[in-house]
Amino acid sequence: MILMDNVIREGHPTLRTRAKELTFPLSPEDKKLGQDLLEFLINSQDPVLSEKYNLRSGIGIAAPQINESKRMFALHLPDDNDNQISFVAVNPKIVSHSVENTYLTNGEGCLSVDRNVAGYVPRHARITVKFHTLDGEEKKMRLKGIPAIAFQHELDHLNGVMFYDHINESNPFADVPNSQPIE
Ligand SMILES: Cc1nc(NNC(=O)[C@H](CC2CCCC2)CN(O)CO)c(F)c(N2CCN3CCOC[C@@H]3C2)n1
Ligand code: NI
Repeated sequence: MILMDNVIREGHPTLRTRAKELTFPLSPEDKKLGQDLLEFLINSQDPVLSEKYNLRSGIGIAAPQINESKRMFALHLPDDNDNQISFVAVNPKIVSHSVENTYLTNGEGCLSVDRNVAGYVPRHARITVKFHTLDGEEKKMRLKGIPAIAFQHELDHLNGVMFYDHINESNPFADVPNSQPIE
């Protein structure tokens, strides 16, 4: 199982590296990698297991964060209608996005960042995404709200981008144009 000791922290070069596309069929190792990423999120959201294994709670985690520079991440969170979103995305892409932006009013954090970095992180409010499942099936879905933000945060990790790269340096809480904030 993935533990916090397996999570690399800012300063590690892999976090600033563009991760490589995967080819199908996935090797057994890469399939297990995806399953391990999703298992980490589920464990991290379990009060007993997160306490027992000292896990920071997560709704997303990307393979580069455990030093696997591959285009794969997992999301596990309730959506706006309290339906559970839970998947592993392989070779994910944003195929289109809204003009409107959004941001979390409390800012963002990251399992690979052991400090608070304050400020609004502008994100697309709604995105249409494509990815493959671990079994090689192509999926296309529309996301909004926190799931949309999380997808963009994880996709950034595959491109060597950290959330604070998006924060306005001169005024971290500057108004985000054309945006609906999320409390
Ligand atoms: C918003 C939030 N971020 C949590 N952590 N940070 C993360 O997931 C980082 C990724 C998120 C940062 C902003 C968007 C994506 C990890 N990142 O570094 C991966 O690249 C949470 F844990 C959390 N929730 C709310 C939902 N709750 C359901 C029940 O279980 C507890 C859980 C807690 N919400
Ligand atoms: Ni992160």
